[in-house]
Amino acid sequence: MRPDVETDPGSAPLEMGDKGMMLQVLALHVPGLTQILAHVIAEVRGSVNKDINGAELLYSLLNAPWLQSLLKVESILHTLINSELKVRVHHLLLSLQVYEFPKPSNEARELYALLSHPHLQGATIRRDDATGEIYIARVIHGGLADRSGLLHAGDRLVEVNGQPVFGLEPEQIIQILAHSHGTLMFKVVPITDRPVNNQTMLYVRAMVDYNPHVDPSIPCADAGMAFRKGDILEIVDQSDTLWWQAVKLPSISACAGLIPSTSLLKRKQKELWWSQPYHPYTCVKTCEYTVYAVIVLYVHLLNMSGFRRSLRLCRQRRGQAFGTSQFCTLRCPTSCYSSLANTYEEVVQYQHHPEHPHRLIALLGPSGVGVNELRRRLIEINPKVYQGAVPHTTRPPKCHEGSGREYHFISREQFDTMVCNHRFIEFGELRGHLYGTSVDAVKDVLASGKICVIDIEPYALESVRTAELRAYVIFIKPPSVEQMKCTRMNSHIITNCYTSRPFKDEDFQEIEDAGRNMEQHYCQFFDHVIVNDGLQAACVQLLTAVRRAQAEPQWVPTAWIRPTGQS
Ligand SMILES: Nc1ncnc2c1ncn2[C@@H]1O[C@H](COP(=O)(O)OP(=O)(O)OP(=O)(O)O)[C@@H](O)[C@H]1O
Repeated sequence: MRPDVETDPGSAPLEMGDKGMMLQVLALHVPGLTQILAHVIAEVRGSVNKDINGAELLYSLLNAPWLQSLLKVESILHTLINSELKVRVHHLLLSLQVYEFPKPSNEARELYALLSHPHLQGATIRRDDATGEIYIARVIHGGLADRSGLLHAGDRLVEVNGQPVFGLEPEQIIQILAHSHGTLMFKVVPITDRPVNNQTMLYVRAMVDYNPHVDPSIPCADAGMAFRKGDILEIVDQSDTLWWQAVKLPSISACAGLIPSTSLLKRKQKELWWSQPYHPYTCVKTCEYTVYAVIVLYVHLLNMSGFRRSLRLCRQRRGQAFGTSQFCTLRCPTSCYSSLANTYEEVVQYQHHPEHPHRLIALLGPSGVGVNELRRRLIEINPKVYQGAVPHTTRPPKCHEGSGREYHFISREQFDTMVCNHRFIEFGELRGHLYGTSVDAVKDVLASGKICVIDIEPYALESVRTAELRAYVIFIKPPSVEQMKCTRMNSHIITNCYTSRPFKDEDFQEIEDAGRNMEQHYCQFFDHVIVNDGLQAACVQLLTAVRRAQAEPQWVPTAWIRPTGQS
């Protein structure tokens, strides 16, 4: 909080030019000095006029630029000292918050105290309130303390530089450390039963964002590690049920950071959920027949050259439905909703075996960004290697269409049965006919030894990220609106009325917004991102990514390789 006398020097009236500024700055620290100095200067100015000996010199001294500069420096220093104090008060408050939540079982308090100290980097201490003893709470994996091998969680700290620490507050121990120079001497009583670390390495993909600096429950924010959705984390220590230690991969630091454990993160999610205002929604596990009506499928016009028709949702309906629970109803009970509620997804490095079917390539992007254009071009490059999946439909075949070529033509009853058996990755209704891309159609392509390339809507992610299809998900990201205006000058957008027209500015804005939305909600599922700026360059990137997906090791869910129940 600022003192009452403080004024904003920048907004102060400068009737006296720079001298006015000088007086305002001084007023920050000493009330009334402004008036005194103004009075002195006025007096001196009067003396100058009266030609009193030395007055001119004094006047010029008081107005000298170096004096004003010094005053400014002093003012800045004063502000810095203030902010330093604020930081300390803030740290103290943070420390106090630690005592509130989560409440440690043994009423002990933990404070991250030693990380910043070069001699003991990477350890935290806690005070047992019942006994007043100070213990090493945890040793941060890969930190200096850990590498020294001298300190272990549970060791009792007796003295620091000959000063007994028994009964001291953690803050007081910080002060001892802060004021120590040179060699630091710790007297420690080692823990008798040192826990054996027999934990296996665990790798996870973060399904949520986490920022320790806005989490009041973390024992120490500075020891925490921030992560974003999709980051791969190596969990190096799970000995604490609430706070794990992890390293973000690829690792730039050997030192681990604290992250909430799965159970703690789930608890936080639940608390957050309960704190949200109630929104009645329709994500109930209704029979999937009832959801046909919510989707209108959009059959592409881009398959004139014999490519498989892709099923994209109608542009207008998609805008409304995206990110809402309507999508969730589609794939219940294995809807995207369950994945979104996850905290961490256990992953392993997977290298595609040449004798196994290829990984499915699933392209995802906002409508109009160019998902189908890229898919079409990729297949065109080498139709012997890349192929789409043949969709199913209940509409009657046209005279030039053959079953299993353009579509699998099936009855409505057959279609319904497939829906009930979860055989569709995506399905919907257009003008009274049902259309869908089935898992089997994808598997047929994969079984033929080709790489299957499909485009999907976000709700279908759950259906393709399976041990069966092992989808490699590529997000086709829109460039900026300005870039799209340049690159799409001669392109046409296909509307839901089977017509195409030149792009309008609002189309670009819509694509950009939808892309941002999609990325925000689903980026944790993206294996690769391609910005579709120049078509040629995007195509090359797609080709490279698709090859890399098959040829290089990738992080995939452990469940794909080691189904639940196996270890
Ligand atoms: N990088 C690009 N530069 C210029 N034109 C592009 C580019 N990418 C796509 N286009 C054009 O934009 C139009 C829309 O592309 P496309 O049909 O592939 O979109 P989409 O993402 O599949 O969306 P929808 O399914 O709604 O059609 C097409 O005319 C396509 O040729």
